[in-house]
Amino acid sequence: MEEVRSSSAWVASRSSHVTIDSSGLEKVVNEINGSIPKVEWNFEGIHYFDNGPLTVQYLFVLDALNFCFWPDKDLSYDNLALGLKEALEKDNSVFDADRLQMYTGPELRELLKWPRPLPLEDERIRLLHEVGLELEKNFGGKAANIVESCGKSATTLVATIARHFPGFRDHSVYKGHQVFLYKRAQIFAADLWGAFKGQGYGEFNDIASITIFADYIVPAVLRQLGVLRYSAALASVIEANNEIGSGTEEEVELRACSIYAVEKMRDLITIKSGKQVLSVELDLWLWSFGIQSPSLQHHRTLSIYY
Ligand SMILES: Nc1nc2c(c(CN[C@H]3C=C[C@H](O)[C@@H]3O)cn2[C@@H]2O[C@H](COP(=O)(O)O)[C@@H](O)[C@H]2O)c(=O)[nH]1
Repeated sequence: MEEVRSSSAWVASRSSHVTIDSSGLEKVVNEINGSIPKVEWNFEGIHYFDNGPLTVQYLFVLDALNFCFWPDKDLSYDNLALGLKEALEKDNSVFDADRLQMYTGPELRELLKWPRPLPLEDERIRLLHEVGLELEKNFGGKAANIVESCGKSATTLVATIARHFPGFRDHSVYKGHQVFLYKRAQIFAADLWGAFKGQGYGEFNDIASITIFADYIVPAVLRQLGVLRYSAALASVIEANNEIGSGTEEEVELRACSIYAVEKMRDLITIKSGKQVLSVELDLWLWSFGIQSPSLQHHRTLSIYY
């Protein structure tokens, strides 16, 4: 994930709407004091798990749809994870590649027991079809075969997914430069690692290469912790709940500076404590903290990537 790291650093060194406060960052690192508060993957108890390939299929479908919940104030990631879990428990063929290619909006809603159209529902359906078709064409219908083809490398997994599934190509152009963020592809690798506890389908020799997953929760948490600072103009857009366009400088800075700030935190933790920590662990701690703070105001961008 060198390109995620280096392109985020490039943005952070030129950003104006979002800046990293190094003393705020150092303060957080001092408070952590070498040990990140431990958060269990699936601390919410909402994910399907059977220790086999069907779990991989479930996680891939989940992460294909893991974006943009905020336009419906009652909808959250939990509704998606739990809804897909219950659908799979009722019928273990719901995520077969041929069926993924057939879903309609109302059918997806019914699967999730969601009473009204989902945000970006047409895009969600298009992405489900894309996943089904490409799985069928190149991976024998099984997401587990993608993972098996990657030789226990999370980096290879992210690159393979980005190559085969256009919907996962989470990138932007900032001041003329291509910036790679790969939120959903990276979170899929992290979800496998978390669910399978680093074994079997979750064994990756390079899990340390994954960065955080630049969504709309982590930047807001980093700001609350005093690690990120926003310009007055950006702060007022977010406080007024106004939308920020996808691909704008503001949006790219929010995401890329979050990645870069957490990489800096990670380096500083190692320097101060001698301990190696993973961005995945930092992410889960920051994210779980964020979703448990209902007053946290986050930026609003209509996006299929996060
Ligand atoms: N950085 C980061 N972002 C994450 C997740 C997860 C879920 N990960 C699961 C894996 C293990 C745990 O047990 C979690 O259950 C979702 N999101 C993002 O949050 C937003 C949803 O917010 P809200 O609308 O409030 O539900 C949306 O952009 C979604 O894509 C994460 O882990 N890290």
